[in-house]
Order: sequence, then C-alpha cells, then structure tokens
Amino acid sequence: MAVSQLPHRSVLYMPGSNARALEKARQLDVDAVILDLEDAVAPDAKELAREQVTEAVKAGGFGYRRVAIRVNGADTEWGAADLDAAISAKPDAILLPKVESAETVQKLAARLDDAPETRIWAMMETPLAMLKALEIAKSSPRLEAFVLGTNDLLKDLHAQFRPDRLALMPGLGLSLLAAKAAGILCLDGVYNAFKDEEGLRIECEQGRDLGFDGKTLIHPAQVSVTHEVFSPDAEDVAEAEAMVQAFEEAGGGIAVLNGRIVENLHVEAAQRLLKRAGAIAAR
Ligand SMILES: CC(C)(COP(=O)(O)OP(=O)(O)OC[C@H]1O[C@@H](n2cnc3c(N)ncnc32)[C@H](O)[C@@H]1OP(=O)(O)O)[C@@H](O)C(=O)NCCC(=O)NCCSC(=O)C[C@H](O)C(=O)O
Ligand SMILES: [Mg+2]
Repeated sequence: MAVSQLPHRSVLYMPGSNARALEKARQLDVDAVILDLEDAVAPDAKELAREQVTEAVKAGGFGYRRVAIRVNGADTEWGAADLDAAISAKPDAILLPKVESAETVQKLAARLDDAPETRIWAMMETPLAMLKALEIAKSSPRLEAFVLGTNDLLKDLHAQFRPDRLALMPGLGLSLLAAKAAGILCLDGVYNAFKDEEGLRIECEQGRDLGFDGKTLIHPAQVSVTHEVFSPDAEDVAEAEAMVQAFEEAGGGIAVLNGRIVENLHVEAAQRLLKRAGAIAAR
C-alpha cells in the first residue's frame, strides 16, 4: 500500500470529547487531524469521545484533510472498544499509541480487510520502541507513518525538556532512520507551549532540517508557523528548478550551479522538493 503523497506538514490533535474542536476540524487550514481518544480525553469522557469521533468520521466532510483516530492502548479498559469503533468508522488512519513491536501493527493490519483505505500510524514514544524502530517500520505495508510522542519519551527517559531537545535526539534519530529506510512518513512530536510562536518556529525548523515530514500540533494557533516552515518557499522552488535544468543541460553528468556541483543525487532531492511544492499548491 503506497504512502500518501499528500502533504502532512500540520497534523493537529483534537480531544475527541470536545465537540466544538471536532466541528472545527472540518474548517481549519490543516493537512491532517488526529481525533484523540487517548491522552487528551479524561477517563470519564472516554465513551462520549468514542461515540463523537466515530460519528464525526462516518459523517465525513473533512475535505482535503486526512483524518486519523488515536485509540487507547490494547492494555487499557477502553482499547478493545476503541479499536472496534475506529475500524468501523474507516478513517484514513488509525493511530496506535505506545507501539513497541511489529506484532502490534500486524494484529491491527489483519483486521482491516473491510477498510482497504485505512492505514496504520504508530506512536513512537518509548525507549523500547526506539530500539525496535526498524522492525516496527517494516512491520506491514499498511503502516504509513511514525508519529513521535516526545512527552512520553521524555517521561520514560527521566529527562528534561530543553529547546535543543538534547535528550530526545537518539530517539528522534532512530525513528527517522527507520522511517526513511522503510519509506514511511515521520511526523515530529508536539510543542507544548502553544502560545510561544518563536519557540515553535525554532522546533519546527529543527524538525524540518532533521528530515521530518511535518509536525504534530495541539492548538490551531500553531498551524501557520508550521506551514511556513515545512513549505518550500519561492526561492527554494526556483533553486530546485535551476538545478534540474542545469543538470539536464549538462547532459546528465555533473553540472555546476552558482559555484556548486550538481549531481544526480542533488537532482533527486530537487525533484522531491518540487513534487512536495506541487502537492501543497494542489491542496
Ligand atoms: C491546550 C488546549 C486545552 C487549549 O484549549 P483552549 O483554552 O480552549 O484554547 P483557546 O481558547 O485558545 O481555543 C481557541 C479556539 O480554538 C479551538 N481549539 C483549541 N484547541 C483546539 C484543537 N486542538 N483542535 C481544534 N480546535 C481547538 C477552541 O475550541 C476555540 O474555538 P472557538 O470556540 O471557535 O473559539 C487545547 O488546545 C487542547 O485541548 N489541545 C489538544 C491537546 C491534546 O490533544 N493533547 C493530546 C495530544 S499531545 C500528545 O499526547 C502527544 C504524545 O502522545 C506525546 O506523548 O507527546
Ligand atoms: Mg503520548
């Protein structure tokens, strides 16, 4: 099953218990939404959230936005009913929390025969998950994305948040390497201080430069900065076009553009950027 070519720059969590937020999901300028049944929902609201989310996904109307449902873990009292409800709703993706083995993904994949379009996303948020990242990334053709859970990872590492995300780097790196090796998407974790635009920008830029495909968000106010950072700008597009052209004019050998060599690998990256810019424009 091919990974979606649609942009995944902004992926906004919404508490499934918040009817107002679910309604807004159909209007906000986001690439994807995660309708959450797990950590954003209090225990006494779990059933309400499950009902509201299932109903919302079945009703549709999300337009170009991709829709994922995050279920509670199989080891919780809500996990089994969440999964039944999510499978019946047929969202674009079901997001499994705290995945630590290929088997967890494969078990869900085996239940998706009646939902051929539904993909699996895996939360990568524990030390063990990081150490098993490649096994998980290659677990199933249904797996489309890793979603980093940096809050849980920091908690399990007994580490402190720092703006440079030092403690998270080994885990981010392992997840990215595995995702790229398996050809799946890799979405960065959330930035908790949702009123701190500058801090968010710095973290988005770091994530983009590391190779993430986009960022998960917790508040609509985080969307525009994220789009700015994760969208190629006009200068990037012009440079990529010039590289492709210089390479073609050089007859497929090594070209030189603005004092720098351009080889086929640079052209491949330039073509990927142009494709991404095209997908964003088409959205
Ligand atoms: C953080 C919030 C609790 C703040 O909510 P609130 O105080 O209501 O914010 P505002 O008053 O500024 O809201 C303005 C309007 O925007 C809507 N809104 C707010 N947040 C969302 C949202 N996430 N999606 C859609 N719409 C949203 C409000 O309804 C207002 O609308 P209007 O009435 O029209 O003015 C809140 O933002 C929130 O709950 N955010 C989500 C938190 C969450 O999902 N957490 C769990 C995911 S993070 C995680 O678990 C990652 C991972 O597992 C890990 O381990 O790291
Ligand atoms: Mg988490």
